[in-house]
Amino acid sequence: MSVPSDNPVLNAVGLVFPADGSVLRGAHLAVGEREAVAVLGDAGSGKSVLLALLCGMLEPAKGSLWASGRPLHVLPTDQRQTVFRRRFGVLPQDCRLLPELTVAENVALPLRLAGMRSSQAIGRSRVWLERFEIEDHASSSAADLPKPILRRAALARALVGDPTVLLADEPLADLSVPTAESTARILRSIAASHGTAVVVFTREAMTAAYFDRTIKLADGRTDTMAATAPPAAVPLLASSEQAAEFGLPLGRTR
Ligand SMILES: Nc1ncnc2c1ncn2[C@@H]1O[C@H](COP(=O)(O)OP(=O)(O)OP(=O)(O)O)[C@@H](O)[C@H]1O
Repeated sequence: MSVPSDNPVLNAVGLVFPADGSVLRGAHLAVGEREAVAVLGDAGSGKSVLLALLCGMLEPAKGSLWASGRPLHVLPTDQRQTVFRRRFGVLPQDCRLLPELTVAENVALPLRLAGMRSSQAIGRSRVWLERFEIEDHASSSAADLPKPILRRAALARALVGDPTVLLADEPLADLSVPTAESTARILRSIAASHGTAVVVFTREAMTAAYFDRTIKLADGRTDTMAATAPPAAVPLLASSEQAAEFGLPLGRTR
């Protein structure tokens, strides 16, 4: 069982899926504000299923799910889906973008769907593209993007709505070592600066090692490994424009 956070932003207790427990037979996960954790499991261990249960794409046969102390499992489906839509950002493994839109338009899409006007949504989208160091691709067509750009654009899209929880399936796959390191640093800084709980799902121990704590998934259950060394000081927002955009101070470190 994962080490429970004192005040978990996301708390999953005893998740079973499907009813016979053949994929998950008791998954627990508690992630606190400002934490960036990794769920580490072999191929086929159930990471994508766990991610789907945590963001409401699948329903558990048993278990409960809490967000900031609020029991989501007792809410009617429509209310629960509203919470997921407003408070959760998801990076799916396939990272698909809409090929008929530009990269910036794709990243802005969650804001447009929430009713924000185009210029403001694109402005916010560009801030996130800068954050992930792919602003040069803002006006490119999203069709046929190289995988490393696609993955970071999909991360920007998952974060543009300022979610309380980010669930990211293999966010560092296909990235070179320096880009993986900088992307991991950005994800940790987002946890620290925005209070977003970051949960990364990976089969790579090297990827898990970038984050604060590793939760091992095997045999349908979760278990916590020794906490990884705390990451070095993480610079937060790169510019005063970015800080102003989010109403945050500059230069704080974890
Ligand atoms: N909706 C579903 N209903 C029932 N079983 C499922 C469902 N989705 C996936 N599975 C099964 O759950 C098991 C775990 O799959 P999952 O994709 O979660 O593994 P994973 O750990 O994400 O693997 P990988 O690292 O290869 O992505 C597989 O046997 C898969 O067939």
